[in-house]
Amino acid sequence: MPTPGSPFGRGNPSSGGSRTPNDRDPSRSPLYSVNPSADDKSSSASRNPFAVAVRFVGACFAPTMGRSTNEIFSDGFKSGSQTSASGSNNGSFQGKVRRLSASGIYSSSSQSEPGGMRFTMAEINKATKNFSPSLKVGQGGFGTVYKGKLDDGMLVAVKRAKKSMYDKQMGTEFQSEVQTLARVEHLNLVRFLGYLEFDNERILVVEYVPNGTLREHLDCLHGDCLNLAARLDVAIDVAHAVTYLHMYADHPIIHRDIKSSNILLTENFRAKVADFGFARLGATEIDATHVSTQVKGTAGYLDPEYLKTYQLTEKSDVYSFGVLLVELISGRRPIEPKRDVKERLTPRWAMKKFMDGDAIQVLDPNLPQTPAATLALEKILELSLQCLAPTRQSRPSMRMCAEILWSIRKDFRELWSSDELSQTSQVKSSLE
Ligand SMILES: Nc1ncnc2c1ncn2[C@@H]1O[C@H](COP(=O)(O)OP(=O)(O)OP(=O)(O)O)[C@@H](O)[C@H]1O
Repeated sequence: MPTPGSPFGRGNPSSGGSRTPNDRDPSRSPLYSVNPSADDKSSSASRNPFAVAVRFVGACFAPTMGRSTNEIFSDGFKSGSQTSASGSNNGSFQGKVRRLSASGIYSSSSQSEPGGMRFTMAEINKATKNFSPSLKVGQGGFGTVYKGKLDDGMLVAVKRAKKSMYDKQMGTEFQSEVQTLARVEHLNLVRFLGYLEFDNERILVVEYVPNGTLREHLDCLHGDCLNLAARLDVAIDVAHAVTYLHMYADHPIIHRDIKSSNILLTENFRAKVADFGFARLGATEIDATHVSTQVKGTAGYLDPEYLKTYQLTEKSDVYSFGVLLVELISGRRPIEPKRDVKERLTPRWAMKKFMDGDAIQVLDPNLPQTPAATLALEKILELSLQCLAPTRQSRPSMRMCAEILWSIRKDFRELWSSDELSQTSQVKSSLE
């Protein structure tokens, strides 16, 4: 049983952690939870006219590795059926995904699915107390985010598009987000609940994730900083979510904006990947290996090959994930303009240190330098190096990243336990 301050708890060992493996929310068990109907041609997503409109006849991103998807993603936990939001207090989401009619007005799923609901402007106004500033939880490129409470007590995040975005571009962005969100469902993705187009309002309703962004936690804005075990869990959660997107049944979905401020944490410090505003369908035409598109994403996380060629593949997400891994282990932002010129581009600096055999310099000063941490650090940097390869062919798949991270986490836990044992026996013998 981990002691307070174990790497399995939150916070530095010295400051006392609060989370243990046994704290895992049982609802997390199926780490790879696909809506059973999501891949079914007769599913709600398929009946969604927006989803149908963008459905392509195309090549599947077929798993190429030996193990089955369920096997790969069971992660040692019992696989199960539909899950609710891990660690969030949103109540149950089961069966509550809303459908859109061809006119963009909700048609309730309540006739066919128990628990299905219908959003109206009145409901949204009530849920957010008329968009009360006291319920504002954030502001992003899309607009303002409010915390809302539906009549049944479910907490939701209401994303209200800024008025300046009611142009054609905004329409495209909005439709893109809706189309993508409506189709995907995974424990480590922020769940889409519905949307509303009413007069000049464009509103998305998504699962409320209560514990802030990963970036805030790396900045220690919520109390203790995340310890290394929690960071490894986050990395694995993100890898699962993005693998799910890349292996999505009909076509790969490329997130395009993987970054620490798009990763939200639950009360149990598990990660949910948010913000599909930039997501685009991946390559879908037979023989297609990439899609050409406008450059989108966030500085510091952008794949240089995508910047050069405008060709987007899943490997652009892998690159961004490599940047995220460096951020997780160093605590630094991808770009740190105030630092010495050699340290401004964090991934470049970290890779140089790693190649020079000086990886320890990269470890976040908020993390204790234990043998277990040092080993995990080196392995994480090695994986980052692969993800950050200049050419996409040399980068691993996101699925491979998840597998490597499992093994890093396993080794970390084992070594940490033996560190703990030897420290305990040293303390004992010094007391004797
Ligand atoms: N589902 C959610 N649950 C709880 N808080 C959320 C949720 N979605 C967003 N937020 C909060 O609102 C903030 C803004 O989110 P939003 O997705 O609009 O923009 P962003 O990702 O921060 O920026 P950008 O749009 O430039 O990518 C987030 O940083 C987070 O604090």
